[in-house]
Formats: sequence, structure tokens, C-alpha cells
Amino acid sequence: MSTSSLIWIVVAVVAVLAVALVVGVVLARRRRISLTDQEETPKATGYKAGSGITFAPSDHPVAERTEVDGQPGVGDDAAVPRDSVKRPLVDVALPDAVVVEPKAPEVPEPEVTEPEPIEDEPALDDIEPTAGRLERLRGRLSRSRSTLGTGLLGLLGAGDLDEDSWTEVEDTLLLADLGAATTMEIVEKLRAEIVSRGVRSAEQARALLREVLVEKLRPELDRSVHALPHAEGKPAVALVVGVNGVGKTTTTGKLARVLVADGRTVLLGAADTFRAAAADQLQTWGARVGADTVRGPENGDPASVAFDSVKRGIDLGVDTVLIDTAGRLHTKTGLMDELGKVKRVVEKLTVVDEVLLVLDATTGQNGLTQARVFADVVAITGIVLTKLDGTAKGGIVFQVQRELGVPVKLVGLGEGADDLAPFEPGAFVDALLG
Ligand SMILES: Nc1nc2c(ncn2[C@@H]2O[C@H](COP(=O)(O)OP(=O)(O)OP(=O)(O)O)[C@@H](O)[C@H]2O)c(=O)[nH]1
Repeated sequence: MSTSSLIWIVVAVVAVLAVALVVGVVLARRRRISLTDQEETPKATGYKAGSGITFAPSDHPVAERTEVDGQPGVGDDAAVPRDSVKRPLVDVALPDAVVVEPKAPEVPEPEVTEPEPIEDEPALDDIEPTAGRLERLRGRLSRSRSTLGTGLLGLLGAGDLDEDSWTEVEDTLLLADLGAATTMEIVEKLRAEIVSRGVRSAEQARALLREVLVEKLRPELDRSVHALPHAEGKPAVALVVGVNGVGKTTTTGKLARVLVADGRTVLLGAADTFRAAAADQLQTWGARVGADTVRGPENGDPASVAFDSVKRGIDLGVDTVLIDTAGRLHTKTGLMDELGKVKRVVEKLTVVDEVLLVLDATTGQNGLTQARVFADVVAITGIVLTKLDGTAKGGIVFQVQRELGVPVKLVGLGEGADDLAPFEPGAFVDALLG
């Protein structure tokens, strides 16, 4: 074959390949799905609400469900085919509505009972001074101390801590009910400070732990109980609120006892009209400490008893009116609304200086749930944490304060008349660490 024939053959092959390539490209373009249109579809824009929150359409819009039986299908939001048989509309017979007319309770005049001296009760002179009560009642915190204090000091004082030891520190704090957020912060701080300060001995570890725990309890908060009379002579008014059985009546009695011991005149209001025994119990406390008790009829209007108590307190010129309210189930909206009413009614006469929320330390997380609901209904000004003597979870103090942003002002450390102590972060932590 000559050179020129070879050239012609090569040229012919190249020409055929070029034509095949052009045809292939054209066909491939035709088949390609263009996404341009979809990409150019303008997206719905978000907007910023007055609160500063940016709202935007969801990334996963909920498609219209086409199922006919109202039941979830396989997978999330599974739908049945459009052509499935649809359920027809059916008439359902509804029962006749029953209208119950509310019965207006007859509200007789509230009674005021003079205190009767009780022979075998301690005399007023026997009231223990309140200063340093928390230190003296250190023994009562023994259960919390053995979980929290002893456990932590054992771990931290042992020298170099490995990851397992830090996990144990974390677990100890969580077990004592300090809550996840506070626990993390405390562990972080301890880890950093142990290194930066070169903590070596058990004493140094104790001092550091004390400092970190006290700081978390926010010692700067005002923990004074606002129970002293106003300049114009009107009494201070304190409402004691909380759910059943947490220790409201006991706390009201103990607080009255402290005030009377300080030379104050106190009037008690038994606004727990749901339980006659509760009013009796308060009255007994009144008799013990030398304070009158205003009570209303059983099942009467608690707000009316609260109003009468404050009115009488103003008329008598007492220093403090302490109102014990009914234990409310925080889940019952009606009862909670009533608590709001008690406060509003009293405010027609004077300001409410304190709303003390009593929480039972042994109930842990449940106490926190209660606290949130009460805080929604009335502005809580202080917390009384009772039964700290009976719990290993003294760490709840940290969580309650953090959650509500309201100081723990008093702690109940027993059933005795003088087992109420002012809450002092330093003394409390010392009692915990032993
Ligand atoms: N161990 C211990 N028991 C306490 C403390 N405070 C109150 N209690 C006891 O808890 C129980 C309930 O106390 P109450 O004062 O009746 O509680 P409450 O909140 O008024 O209850 P209701 O009237 O039902 O709403 C009583 O047996 C008290 O003695 C405390 O600090 N420690």
C-alpha cells in the first residue's frame, strides 16, 4: 500500500470518529435533566420578629397526608396512595351537655382566736437564738455530707486525678442532685484550678472545693426575709406557698416563733380553708409562740381569709402578718389561679413583701417542677427548703436557685420548733464538707 492511500484511510477514520462524537454529544445534551429552573426558584424568605428570633420556612415542609384511616403508616408520615377508598363523613351522637350551676358558698365572718397557753410547750424564753443555727445543726446534714462532702474530698484529696476519677466526681455531684449544668461548671472549674494552683494536699483540695461550691451558691444574693413593718406603720405581709405536705404550716409557725423571739408582734392567717386540720395546726403554732390566728369557715374563700387577716393586722398594728396558704396541686389550674387571687386581694390593702415558696428537699426534680409552676403564678421572692435533714441530696439547693434565680432564704432541718435556719452559703458548704 502506498503512503498516499494510507494517509487517505487515516483521514477517513478520523472523519468518522469526529461525526460519531458530535452526534453523541447532541444526544446526551437532550437527555440531560436541567436543574436550572428549580435552582432559580426564589426561596421564601425568613423574617426577624420583634423578639429578635429569625423565623424561616421549615426545611422539611409537612406534605399533605393522604391516608384515610387516621393511623400512622409505615415510616414517618407515610401516606397511602391517592386512589385509596376515602372514609366517608359520619354523624356521631353527642351526649347532652350537663350544666352545673356553681353554688355560692356561704361565708360567715372569720373568727379570730386568742392564743391559749399550752402547758407542755416550750416557753417563749426557750427559743434558741437564730444566729449560727446552721452551724449548730451541722449534724442534721449528715446524709448529704456522706454522699457529697466525704465522696468529693476523698476523690480530690487523692492526688493526681485521671479521667475515671473526674467521672466519679461528676457522678457524685449528679447523685447529690446538683443538676447537669452546675455539675459541668463545677468540674470544669475544679479541673482548671487544680492545675493552675498546683493543688497537692488534701487541705488545698478542700479549700478549693469550698471556694467553688460557695461561689456557685451566689453568696451576694439578698437572703433577708422581708418581714419587718413599713415606715408608715403597716405590717409586713408574707405569703407562704407550696404543695401539700412540704412543710408550709410548720415553716410559718417556726418563722413566727423567730419573729416573736426578736420582739415582733405577729398575726397568723389560716388561708388553707380546704383542710380544717391545717387551720388547727397553725392555730396551735400561734398558741405556742403567742400570736393570734385569723381563720375562716371550712371551704370558705381563701382570699377572703387572707384579706381579713391583713385588715386585722393593720387595725391591730402588728409588725408582721404571715399567711399560710392551702397546699396546691401545681397541676390543678383552678387552685393555682386562686393563689394568684389571694395575692391580688391582699394587695388591695398593702404590698405583699415576701412570697416564700416552700419546697421539700427530699422530692428532688419534682420539687423543681413545682417551683416552675408556682413561679408562673406568683412572683416568688424566696425559697424555703425543708427536710434537708432527711435527704442525701442537699445539692438540690444549687439547682433550685439556678432554676428560679431566687435565693434560698431559709432551710428546715427538722420537725422541732427551732429547726429553721437562715441559709448561709459558706456555713452550708462547711456543713456539707464536714
Ligand atoms: N424532717 C423534717 N420534717 C419536716 C420539716 N418541715 C416540716 N416537716 C414535717 O413535714 C410534715 C408536713 O408539714 P406541714 O407543715 O403540715 O406541711 P404543709 O405544707 O403545711 O401541708 P398541708 O397543710 O397538707 O398543705 C410534718 O410532719 C412536719 O413535721 C423539716 O424541715 N424536716
